[in-house]
Amino acid sequence: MFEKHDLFKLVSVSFVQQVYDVTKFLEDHPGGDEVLLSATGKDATDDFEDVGHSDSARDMMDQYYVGEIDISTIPKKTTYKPPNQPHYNQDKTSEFIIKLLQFLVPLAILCLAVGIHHYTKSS
Ligand code: HEM
Repeated sequence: MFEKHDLFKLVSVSFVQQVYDVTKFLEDHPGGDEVLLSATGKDATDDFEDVGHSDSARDMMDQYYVGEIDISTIPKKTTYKPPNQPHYNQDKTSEFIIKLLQFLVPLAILCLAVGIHHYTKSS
């Protein structure tokens, strides 16, 4: 039988890695939740080994074991693509006409008022 330590080496050759769901362990992890969160979604073998976890820590891992994953199937980099948004009011013509009317209508009213005033005054 391989020890867990050896298993990590073996799996890195075959591109198969063990997956651990540490969600329920976040609050109880003696090293804190931040280190765990920073190690999620990726190969955390080096992070785990660098700390020099004790044998009891390695035994605890079994509780959080989920299964195996072939890391060659995981895309190297995921880029965020925003969902296709419908392009509202692509035709700018109506927008332009509204702006023109907003300017012309008050001008026409003003001209009309001045005209009426002028006409009534002179007559
Ligand atoms: C299921 C996975 C993990 C388990 C069960 C676990 C368990 C433990 C335990 C029991 C300790 C107390 C010290 C010991 O007994 O060795 C510990 C400490 C620690 N762990 Fe983890 N750990 C896990 C994953 C990780 C990962 C992935 C990291 C790094 C990203 C990490 C970083 C640390 C750190 C920094 C400490 C504190 C060491 C110290 O203060 O001496 N652990 N962990």
